[in-house]
Amino acid sequence: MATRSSPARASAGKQGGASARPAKTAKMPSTRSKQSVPEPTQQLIWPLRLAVGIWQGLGHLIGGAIRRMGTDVSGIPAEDRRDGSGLFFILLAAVIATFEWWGLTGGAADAVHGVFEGTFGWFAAMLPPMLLIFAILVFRQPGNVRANNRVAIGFSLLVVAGCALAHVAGGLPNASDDFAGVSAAGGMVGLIAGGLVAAASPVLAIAVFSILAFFSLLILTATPIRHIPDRLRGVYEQLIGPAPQHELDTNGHDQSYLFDRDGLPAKPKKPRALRGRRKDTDEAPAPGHDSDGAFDTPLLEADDDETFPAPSAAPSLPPLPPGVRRPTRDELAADKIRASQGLPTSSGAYDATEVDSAEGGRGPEAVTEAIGIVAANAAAQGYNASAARAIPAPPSTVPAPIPARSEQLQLSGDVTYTLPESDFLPAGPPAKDATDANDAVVAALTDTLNQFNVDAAVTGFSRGPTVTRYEIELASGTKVERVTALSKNISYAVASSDVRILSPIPGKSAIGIEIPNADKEIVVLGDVLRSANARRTDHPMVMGVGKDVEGGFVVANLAKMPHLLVAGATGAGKSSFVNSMIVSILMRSTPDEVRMVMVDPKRVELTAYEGVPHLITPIITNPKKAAEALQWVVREMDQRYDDLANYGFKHIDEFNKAVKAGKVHPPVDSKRIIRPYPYLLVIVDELADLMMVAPRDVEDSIVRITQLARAAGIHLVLATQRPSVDVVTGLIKANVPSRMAFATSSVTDSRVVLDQPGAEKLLGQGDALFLPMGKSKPIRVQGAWVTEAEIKRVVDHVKGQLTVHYRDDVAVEAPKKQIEDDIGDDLELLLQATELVVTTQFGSTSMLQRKLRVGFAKAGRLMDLLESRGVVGPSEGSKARDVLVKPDDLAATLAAIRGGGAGEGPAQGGSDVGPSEGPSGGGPASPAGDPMAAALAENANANHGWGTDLVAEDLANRTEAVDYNDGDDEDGGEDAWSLTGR
Ligand SMILES: Nc1ncnc2c1ncn2[C@@H]1O[C@H](COP(=O)(O)OP(=O)(O)OP(=O)(O)O)[C@@H](O)[C@H]1O
Repeated sequence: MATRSSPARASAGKQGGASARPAKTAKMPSTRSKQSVPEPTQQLIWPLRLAVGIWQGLGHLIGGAIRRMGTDVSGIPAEDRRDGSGLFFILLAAVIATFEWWGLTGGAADAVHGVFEGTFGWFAAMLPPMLLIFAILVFRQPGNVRANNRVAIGFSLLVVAGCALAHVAGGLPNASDDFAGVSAAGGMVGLIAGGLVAAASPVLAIAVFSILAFFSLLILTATPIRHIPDRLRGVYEQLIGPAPQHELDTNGHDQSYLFDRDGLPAKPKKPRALRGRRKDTDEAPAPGHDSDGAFDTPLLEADDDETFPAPSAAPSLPPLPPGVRRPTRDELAADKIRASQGLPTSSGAYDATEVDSAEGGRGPEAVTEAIGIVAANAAAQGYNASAARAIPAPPSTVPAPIPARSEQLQLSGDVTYTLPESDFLPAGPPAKDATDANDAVVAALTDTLNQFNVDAAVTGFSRGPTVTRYEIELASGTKVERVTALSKNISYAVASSDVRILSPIPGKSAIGIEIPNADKEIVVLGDVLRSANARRTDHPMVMGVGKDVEGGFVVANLAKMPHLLVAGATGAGKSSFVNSMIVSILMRSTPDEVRMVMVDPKRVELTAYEGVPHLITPIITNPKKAAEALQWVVREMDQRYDDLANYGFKHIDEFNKAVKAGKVHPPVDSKRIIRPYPYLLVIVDELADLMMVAPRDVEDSIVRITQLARAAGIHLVLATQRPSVDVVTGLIKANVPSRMAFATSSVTDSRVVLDQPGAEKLLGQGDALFLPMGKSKPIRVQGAWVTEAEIKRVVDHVKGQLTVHYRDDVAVEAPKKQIEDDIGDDLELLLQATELVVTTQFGSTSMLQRKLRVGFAKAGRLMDLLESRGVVGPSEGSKARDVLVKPDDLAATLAAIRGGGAGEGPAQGGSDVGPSEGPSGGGPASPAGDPMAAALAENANANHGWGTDLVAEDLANRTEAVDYNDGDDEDGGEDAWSLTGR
C-alpha cells in the first residue's frame, strides 16, 4: 500500500503548493467557456445544413418507430439518442441487401457489388441482418455503450472467421491470378485472415477460425463459457417447454420458473463471495425455501454472473481536457427543459424549480461551476482523471417484459384475471456510468487530499441515480480520521453541504464519500420491476424499492419485512414510495393473493386507488374509523390463528398450500368452503393522525398485530412525517423491524426511525435510507418513481378486471361502551375538566381539584377518563400530564365525549368501513366439545369472509345451531369474497 502511488497523487503531489493559488488559473477556463461557441451545424453552409437536418429528421422518425416496438423505450432523452448513426447502419444494410440479395446489376451497381464481394466474398450476404440488429441496438439503447461495443466486436470477429472459413472452403484462391475466385470465396478479408493461417495448414485454419466463430457467438450473447450448458438448457426449454418438476414455495408460487436478464430460465445460484461482488454478501434463500430459510432477508438480489464484470473491464474515463469544458451545465439545462416540458419528469419529479435550488440555494450551475474551477486547477497541474475509474454499475436492465406468471391466474368464481401489461410502466432513460461532473468531483477530492497532505487516493466511484459514492483508499500508516476530519473541507471543495462519509464502506477497506450528483437521474418503477432482482420470483408481495448508490436495483419482499415504518419530513418522498409499493402489488398480484386496507387521513394521497378490487374496504380517511379498522385487523388475525391452530399449521403459506392441494377438509357436517387466505397489507399514510385520536387503542392494536401477524400473512406499513417518540412509540418501534427513512428534519428524528443518525443528511425527493429487517447498516436508495398517468393506467386495468367487493364487517363492535358507562353521572364534570385542561394546556390533577372543587379521588378519576379519550397522555409520576388535544379541536372533542356519554359513541356513526350492525353481543353457542365447530361458529359470527366462505345453506343450518342472530350476515357471508368478473 505504501508503494502504491496513483498517477493522480504522484503528479498532483509534485505540483506541491500550486493549488494554493487557484484563483488565477481557475478563472481562465471559466471565462472562456462562457463565450458563446456556435453550434457545429451552424457553421456549415446551408445545403449541407439542410442535408444534416433531413438525415437527423429521418433518423428520429425511424428511431422513434423502432423504440416503440415491443417494450416502449421512447422515454430516452433526445440528447442521449444516436439516431443518425442508427440510420447509417440501416441504410448500409439496405444497400448491401439490394446488391447482394436481389442482384441489382449494371453500371454503378456492378461496381458496388464488386467492392462488397471483393472485400467479404459470399459472406457479404450475411452483413445486412448483422447491421440491422446493430442499428436496432443503437436506436433502442444508445447509452449502453458497453453492450453495443460488445455486439460490434462480436459481429466483426464473426465476419473475419466467416470470411476466412469461406476462403479455405473456396480452395484457397490466389488474388493475383484468380481474383474472381477470391471474390466467390471469402473476399480480401478471407484471403488475408485465412490465407495466413492456411499457409501453415488448412486444417489448422479451419480449427482456428471455427473456434473464433464460436467465441464471437459467445461474445454476442454475453455468455461466459461456464454458462453454456445453462443457456443451452434455457434454449431447449424455450423451444420444448420447461421441465415439469416445478418447485412451489410455501405459498404455492412457482419458484423454479425464474428468469435471468435475457429472459431465459435462470441458472442455479453461485456463492456470491467467490465472485468478488462489491455489494452486500447476503445470499438470497434458495428457491423453494422461501419462508423458513436461514439468513432470510426481505431483500431480493439477482444472480451475479457477467453482470458484474471484473474491475479490469471497467471503461477508463477520458482524461479531463485542459481548460475543462462544462457539459454538465448543458445537461442541467437539458434536464430543466425536459422537466419543464414534462419529459420524462412529467408528473413533477425533480421540478425544475427544485433542481435550481437543489444545492443549498446556490443552484447546480453554481455548483458545477465551482467544481469545474477546481477541476481546471487540477488539470493545469497535470492531474490525470483516468486514475479513478467508474466502478461498473450493475447492469441496467435490458428492457424485457415482466415475465408472465407461470401459474394460471384463476380466481375463485372461475374468473381468469390478467395482470397489467408490463408496458403500462414505460422504461426510463438509461442510467449513466460516469459523467464529466463525476470527473470534476474526483479532481476536487484529489486536490483536497493533496492540499492537506493526506496520503490517500480516490481509487474509484460508483454512480447512483442521485448520489455518487467516491472511494478513497489510504496508504498504510495513514489514519482514517485524517480523511473524516476533512469532511467540511470536502464539502467546501465540491460546493455541497450534503456530503456523507462512510468509514468504512461496509465490506470494503475503503472510505466512501457520498456526494450528490449535479445531474440526478430518475429511477422509474417499471425498470425496477423488470430488473433481474424482481424477476427472480413471482411472489405477490414483492415491491420495487428503487436503486442503491451503486446503481443496483433494490427489490424487497413485504411479506418478509414483515412490517415497515416509513418516515421522513414533508416532501421527502413518502407518498411517492407508498404509491410505488401499491402499484408494485397491483402489477404483480391478484385480489385473491393480496388484499389491502388503506388508511389515508390526508385524504388526497391514495384516492387514485379507490375501487380497486384488492381493497377490502373503501379507503379510510377518518382517523377514528382507522383506529377501529386496526381493531378489525386484530380480530382477523385471531381468526386466522384459530384456523392455523385447528388445522395444525404454523404459517398461512403452509395452510394455503395445503388448501390448494386439497388437503384441508372442513368437519364432516359442515359445508364450509375453505379457500386460501390472501395476504393482508395494511397501509397507514400518516400514523400521527391516528395516534392523535386514540393513542392507546392504536398502539395496542399495532403492537398486537406486529407481534403476531407475520404467520397470519398480515403486514403493516406505517408512514409518518412526524417520527417523534409520541407517534413512533418505543413499543411500536420494537415491533416494526424494517425501516425506510426519507430525509428527516433533525438528527433526533433520524434516531427515532433508524436508531442512528444519517437520515437528516438525505437530499429529499425520494433519497432514502432503507434498513430491512436483519441488516445493521441501512442501504442508501433513490426511491422508485411512478407517475400519475401510470398509476391511472394500472388502476383502470385492474378495475376493469373485477368489481370491488368491500367487506361489511370491518368495523368495531361497540368497543367503547364499557368506558362510556364509566362516565356515569360525571359527564358534566368531565366536560368541564376537558375544557379546563385543553384551554390551559396543563394536565394537572391538583388543578382539577382546585378549579372544579372536587376531591383528590374524583379528580384522579376524571384524569383517567381524559386519558382514555386521548385528551391527556399517560401519568408521568408527579409531573403534569401531556395534553394531546389542541385548543382548536376542543369543540370536536367535547362533542365526541358528549356523544359517547349519551350512548352514541363515535363507532356508531356512519362508518367508513361498513356498518357495525354485525352480530352483536356474546359469542355463539358452539356445539359443546367440538373445537372445530366452535371455530367455524366464530368464523360465521365474527368474521364472515376470507378463505372461509360459507354457502347459504350452511349458514342457514348454523343459524339454527348457533343462534345466529342476524339475517343480513347470510348475504354478507355469501358474497363477501365472491369476485365477479366482467
Ligand atoms: N422517487 C422520487 N423520484 C423523483 N422525485 C421524487 C421522488 N419522490 C418524491 N419526489 C419529488 O418530491 C416531491 C414530494 O414527494 P412526496 O409527495 O412523496 O413527499 P411526502 O414525503 O409524501 O410529502 P408529504 O408528507 O407532504 O405528503 C414529489 O412531488 C416529487 O417532485
